[in-house]
Amino acid sequence: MSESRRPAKRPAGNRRPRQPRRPDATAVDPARTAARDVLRAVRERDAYANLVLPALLRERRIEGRDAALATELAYGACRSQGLLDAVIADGAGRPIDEIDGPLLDVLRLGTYQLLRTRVAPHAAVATSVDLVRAEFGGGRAGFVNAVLRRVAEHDEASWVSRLAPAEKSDPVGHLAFRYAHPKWIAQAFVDALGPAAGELAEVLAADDARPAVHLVARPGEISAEELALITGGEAGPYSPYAVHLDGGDPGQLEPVREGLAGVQDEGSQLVARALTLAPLDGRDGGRWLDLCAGPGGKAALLGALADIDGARVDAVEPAEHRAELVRKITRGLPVDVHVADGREPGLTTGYDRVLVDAPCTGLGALRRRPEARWRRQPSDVAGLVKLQRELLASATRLVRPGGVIVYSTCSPHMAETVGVVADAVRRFGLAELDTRELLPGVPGLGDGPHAQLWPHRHGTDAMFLAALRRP
Ligand SMILES: C[S@@+](CC[C@H](N)C(=O)[O-])C[C@H]1O[C@@H](n2cnc3c(N)ncnc32)[C@H](O)[C@@H]1O
Repeated sequence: MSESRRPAKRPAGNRRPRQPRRPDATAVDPARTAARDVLRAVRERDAYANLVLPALLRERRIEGRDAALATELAYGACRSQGLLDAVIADGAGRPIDEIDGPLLDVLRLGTYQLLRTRVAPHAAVATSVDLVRAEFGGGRAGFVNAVLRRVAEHDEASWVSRLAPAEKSDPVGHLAFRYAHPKWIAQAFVDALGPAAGELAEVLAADDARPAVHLVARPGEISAEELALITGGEAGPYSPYAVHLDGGDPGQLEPVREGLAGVQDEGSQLVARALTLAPLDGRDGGRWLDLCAGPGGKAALLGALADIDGARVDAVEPAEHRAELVRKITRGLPVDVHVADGREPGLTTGYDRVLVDAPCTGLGALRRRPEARWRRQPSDVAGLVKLQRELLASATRLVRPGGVIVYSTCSPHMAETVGVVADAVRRFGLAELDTRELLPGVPGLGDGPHAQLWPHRHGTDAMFLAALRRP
C-alpha cells in the first residue's frame, strides 16, 4: 500500500488530526478586516461607507482605538481611491480592472496605509498579506506582497510627481490627482470659484479633512449657548442655532435624544434661516413650503421657526421612507408632510415662502461621503439640472406674487446653481434678491447676488443659495 493510500491513524484520545490553519484575520486584526469589508461593500454593492461602517463596528463590537483605525482606513481609502488605483496599477504593471476585486480592496487598504498614514511600512504590507492569506491562501498573498513592496519604494509625493499630469500644462489635472479627486470635479470647483480659482488646493484639501459635527439647537426648545454648555461644544460662527463638536457620537447626547437639538451642517441651517429672513412684498400670510423635504433637516428648522412666527409649513417628499423621516423629525411642529412629486404636488398655490432644496450631485458635501467623488459621473449632471429646473418652475407656480423662493443645492457646480437660476429668471421674470444679505455676518460669499458657501472658507458644506422674488 502506498503511503498516500494508507488509512490515517487517529491520534490518541480520538482527536481529529490537526490541519494547518490559515490565520483568522478577523481575530488577528479586527480593524483592518472591518475596513476591508467596507471597501468590499462599496465596490460590490454600491454601499455607502458611512452607513456600512458604523453598523459593522456595532455588530462586531469594535470600539476604541480599533474603531478609530477602521474608520480612518475605510474612509481614507474610499476618498483617495483614484490616487491609490493609479499607484497600484503602476506597481502591479497592469490595469486596475485586471486585478480581482477582493485583492484590489486589500491593495487599496495597504497602499493607503503606505502613502497616507504613519503605519510602519512592514506592518502595512504584512497585515495586508495576512488578510489575503486568511481568505485565499498563499499564491494570491504573494501577488499582494509583491505589489505593495513596489508601492512602498516611494512616498506619496514621489508617486505624485511620477504619475500626475504635469503641473505646468495641466494645473487642474495635477491638483486633482494630488488631492485624489476626479478632474471633472476639480474643474467644477475652479469654475465656481471664478476669480478665486487659486483656492482650488484648499477646497480639495477641505474635502479630505474630518468635518466637525454640527448640531442645530432647535429654536424655542434650547439656545445654542445652552446646548454648547451641555455638550461641551462651541457655538458656530454664523448660524445662531449652531454648535460645533470635535467628534463623538452625537446620537448619544441627551439634547439630541430628547429632540431639543439635531445634527445639521451649519450651512444647511443658514439656508433654512435665509428663507425666513427674505423680504416679501406684502405681509407674510404664514404659508411656507419645503418642496424637497426629505430627510427633513431644513423642514425641522423651518417648522421650529414657523411655530414661533405663527406660520405653517407644507413639506413635500416623493420617497415614502424619506417622508417618514420628515414626519419623525418634525413631530409636534406645525409641519404637514405630503408624499408627492414636487413638480406636481397637487397643493393650493399662494405660498409666501418656498424652499427648493433640490436633489443634486452633492459635490459640495464630499467630505461627508467618502466614496461619492468616485461614484458620481459628469453624465449625472444633465438629468439633475432638468429636474432642478422643473422643480424651480413648479415653485414659481406655487409662490404668490411678491412671495420668495430660495433655491439651494449642496453642490457648487455652475450648471446646477447659477445655470438653473438664470434659466428661471429668464423664463419667469423672477427678481434675484441679494442673497448675501440673508446671511448676515457671513463673509466671503462671492460677488452676488447669489451666495456660495465653501468648506475651506466657512467650515460648512459648499451650499449654494439664491433668493428669488415672484413679481
Ligand atoms: C437635497 S435633498 C433635501 C434635503 C432636505 N431639504 C433636508 O434638509 O433634509 C433632496 C430631496 O429631494 C427629493 N426629491 C427627489 N426628487 C424629487 C421630486 N421630484 N420632488 C420633490 N423632491 C424630490 C429627494 O428624495 C431628497 O430627499
